[in-house]
Amino acid sequence: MGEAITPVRVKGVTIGEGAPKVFVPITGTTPGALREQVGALAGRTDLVEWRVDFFTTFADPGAVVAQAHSLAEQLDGVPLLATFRTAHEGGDAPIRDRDYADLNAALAESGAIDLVDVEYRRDPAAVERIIESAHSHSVAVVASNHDFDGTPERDDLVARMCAMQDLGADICKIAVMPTSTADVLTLLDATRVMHEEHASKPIITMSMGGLGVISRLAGQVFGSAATFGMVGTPSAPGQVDAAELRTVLDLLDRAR
Ligand SMILES: O=C1C[C@@](O)(C(=O)O)C[C@@H](O)[C@@H]1O
Repeated sequence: MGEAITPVRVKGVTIGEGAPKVFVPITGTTPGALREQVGALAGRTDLVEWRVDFFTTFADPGAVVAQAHSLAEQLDGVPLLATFRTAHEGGDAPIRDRDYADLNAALAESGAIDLVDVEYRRDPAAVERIIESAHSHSVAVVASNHDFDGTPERDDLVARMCAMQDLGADICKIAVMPTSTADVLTLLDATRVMHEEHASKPIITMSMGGLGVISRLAGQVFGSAATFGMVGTPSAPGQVDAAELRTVLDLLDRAR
């Protein structure tokens, strides 16, 4: 068996302990659209993920930090994860390593966010700088990796999560695309092996698309500590409605 998992506590929400937590992504391109999306959440999520790559003025760190503060104020205690998903890993916009580091460090230092997503395969200096800024400002690091084209072998998936953990991640997240039901099982088995044999930090895993929906519903059984659901607009293929997701998560949690 692996070590004990160190849960992540943000504003009263604990990831890595108890029932799995739900993140709902918001993808608005303007302050007005984001305000509307947050308004529609109405208690239907544990945490919110702001997908900064969709924000039209993401190139201006001042505008991004101001927007983060206004989201935090509107969210009124619901924890906020800031994610710039780069085009390289299936996101909406390309960004240079230097700008990626500057933007995420500014967010981590802003006092407005609780968690920051770091694509662990970006430039090592950028990754190190973001993790350092986050940890010196009590912001939890969600290291991530995405494969929108396929599902790597089980041991490769496990090795990626171990690498995230070694880099200092507080949470390790991996999202892959299945082309067969065997791929979905590969992702779930990697989740199991990581959770049972290697993890000292909570992990979040998902197999995307329609075939992978089962992993978003039942990931907890294999060791995934959280999942992503949608309110209105999905940020990745296969996300299901957050309220329906919650019903299934609770059902499975009660059965354990
Ligand atoms: O990493 C993830 C997971 C995700 O890709 C999903 O498949 O639900 C959605 C993204 O917004 C998030 O950053």
